[in-house]
Amino acid sequence: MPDVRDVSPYDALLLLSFGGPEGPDDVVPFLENVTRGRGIPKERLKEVGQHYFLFGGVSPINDQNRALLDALRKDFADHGLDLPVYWGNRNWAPYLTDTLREMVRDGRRRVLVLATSAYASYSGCRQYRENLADALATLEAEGLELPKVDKLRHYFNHPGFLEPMVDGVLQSLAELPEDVRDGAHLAFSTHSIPTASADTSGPVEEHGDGGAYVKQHLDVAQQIADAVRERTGVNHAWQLVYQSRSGAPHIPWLEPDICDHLDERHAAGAPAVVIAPIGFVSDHMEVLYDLDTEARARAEELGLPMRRSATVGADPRFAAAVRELVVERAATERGQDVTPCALGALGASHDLCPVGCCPARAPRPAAAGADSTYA
Ligand SMILES: CC1=C(CCC(=O)O)c2cc3nc(cc4[nH]c(cc5[nH]c(cc1n2)c(C)c5CCC(=O)O)c(CCC(=O)O)c4C)C(CCC(=O)O)=C3C
Ligand SMILES: [Fe+2]
Repeated sequence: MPDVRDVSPYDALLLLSFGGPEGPDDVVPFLENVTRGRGIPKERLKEVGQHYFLFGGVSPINDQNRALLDALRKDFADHGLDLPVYWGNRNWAPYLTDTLREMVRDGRRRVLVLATSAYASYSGCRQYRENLADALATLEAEGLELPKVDKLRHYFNHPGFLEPMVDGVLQSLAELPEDVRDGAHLAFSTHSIPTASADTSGPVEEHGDGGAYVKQHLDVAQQIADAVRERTGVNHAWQLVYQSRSGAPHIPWLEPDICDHLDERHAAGAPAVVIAPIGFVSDHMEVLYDLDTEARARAEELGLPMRRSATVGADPRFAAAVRELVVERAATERGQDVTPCALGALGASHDLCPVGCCPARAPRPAAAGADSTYA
């Protein structure tokens, strides 16, 4: 067991997130940032803009990240960890490049990155690494001395990520009317991605066969369903489903969609559904709109009792998990023997993304991986 306070060689943690608009004027420029060069139909963009406008142009993601920052700083202070925590985003202020520049100016030399995405995939992992490479390139061009940047491994199967979600599902079940509770179906929901991306997610050995993205989600769903059965004595039927599809209709994305799934479950006689958004670390717009607004409306239309369970957010158990991941990785970097903490069937994910992990359609430089152009 590594020293539980020693974070050397690291001198900073960077919370790296997606970013989101903070008011109506931010929505269109935010969407332009997100979709630059990604070939998303105009119709879809207009529609997604409406989702944001429905909530005053404010994404919940920034406040969620502020709460997570507070939780991390509190947990680190309570446990004697001397590690400053910074925050930067891919698509909105505070921008990653600005934060990284501030970190360099503060003298940070070894940066560990926590991305607010728990699973493998191009969108959830490599794209963040590409943005890190872009930020480093900008700082290099400004003549700054570059820090070494590492990224924490995928944490989907860490107990501090799973346990809050188990509690969330139990809570949602408890809120359902008693006569439909035991028959409730569990719909574990995550972001749909193109099947071509899903098939090449994770290390090359895992490509094909659905890839790491689907496998990791199935592992999480299974573990939550098992834990719920242990706690309630009821074996709830469950399925992994998808939401928030974008892209052109002729390109295959992971299915079934959550709303089609509600139709199908209703037709099959399910008396109630709990939707557990396991693909999201906190309440993103996808949770507020696609689940709490759209899927809820569908369930109401069907007369199907439905609850949406909580995301992990700033749960203190998640903050503690991040501390454990940091301490573990620091010990590994110091050359110590570490047994990484992970539950479920898949084991702990790799620390360093190997070459060919979650490839992009068009190859671009990516930091914090075996194929990184930065030391
Ligand atoms: C796997 C995945 C995650 C989870 C991992 C992670 O968290 O990173 C995620 C997160 C998020 N996605 C977000 C927002 C958007 N994603 C879009 C588009 C896309 N997402 C994709 C995938 C994912 N996305 C994909 C394959 C596309 C198609 C375009 C492309 O190939 O890149 C678009 C464009 C419009 C649309 O078509 O929806 C928007 C506005 C927000 C912010 C929400 C908020 O404001 O709270 C968050 C957290
Ligand atoms: Fe997205």
